[in-house]
Amino acid sequence: MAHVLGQNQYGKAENRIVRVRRDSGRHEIKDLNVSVSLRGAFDDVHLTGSNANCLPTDSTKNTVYAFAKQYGIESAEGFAALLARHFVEHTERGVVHSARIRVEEYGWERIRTADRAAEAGDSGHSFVRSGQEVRTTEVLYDGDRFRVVSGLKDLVVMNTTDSEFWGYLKDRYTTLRESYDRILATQVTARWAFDFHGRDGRPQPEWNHSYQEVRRHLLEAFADTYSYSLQQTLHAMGTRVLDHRAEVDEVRLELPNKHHFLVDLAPFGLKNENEVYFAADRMYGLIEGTVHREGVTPVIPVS
Ligand SMILES: O=c1[nH]c(=O)c2[nH]c(=O)[nH]c2[nH]1
Repeated sequence: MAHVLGQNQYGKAENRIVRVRRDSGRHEIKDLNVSVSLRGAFDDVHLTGSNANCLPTDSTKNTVYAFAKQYGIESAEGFAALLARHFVEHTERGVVHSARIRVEEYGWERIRTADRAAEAGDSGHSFVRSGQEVRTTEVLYDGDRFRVVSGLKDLVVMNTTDSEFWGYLKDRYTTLRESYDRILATQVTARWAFDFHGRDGRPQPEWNHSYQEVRRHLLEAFADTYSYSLQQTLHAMGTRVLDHRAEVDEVRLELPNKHHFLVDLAPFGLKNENEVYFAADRMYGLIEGTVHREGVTPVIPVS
């Protein structure tokens, strides 16, 4: 029986790149992990051993670094779009039909020191990695349209009250006690899709501002929602983003329920009044869902 070559893509993954802007004494840095995937006329490469249509992954890596020098990195999304367009439009004989660029971005803040506060307020060239979270984006360009899905991961949040969970289905295996005041903690993975295709003449969104605002709305919704389940909180977070950010069409959230179990202190003659918890790192409930505008077909893949 014949076998068929199915979907395939290739490119250099995880190009780690730090770009320093030294225009003034106040340096700016971007710290990225860029992965390139090319899709196109690569059947012969797989089937016959001919590499005539194969742009080496090494060249794709070099392009990432050269573009960082030539064009700078204003935003993860803008940089990814530039690369995607280049591979599709400028690879010889049009062998690349579409390009997918994934970027992870790691944040840095300036270090403030007492010495430097006297001069400029903070340091022009000393940085500390900020937070734990990672900014993400994925740009897909097919020669006609862009599809941009941005996001974040590893954003860890906790509410120490305003969370209940009760009234659920109970079967013969249910042992969970109903809770009227519990800790709600999660490690947010969020992705959001933009209403931007690059072909109706609209300028690209202000990616960095958009990111900061989406992040803010996710956090504010988490904090402001009196929660009866993590599912309800998920919906509130997605809705809050869509309500405030017109450029976003769809939000997908993956929220592990980082369980905090009250420790039984009775054996020690102590009463635990919601003060001492065991923070379990696994197993965890995993709550996932998409919130999107009516009439919009969701594009963020469910993994
Ligand atoms: O917010 C929650 N949603 C659930 O579906 C669930 N299931 C569970 O055991 N605890 C919780 N908490």
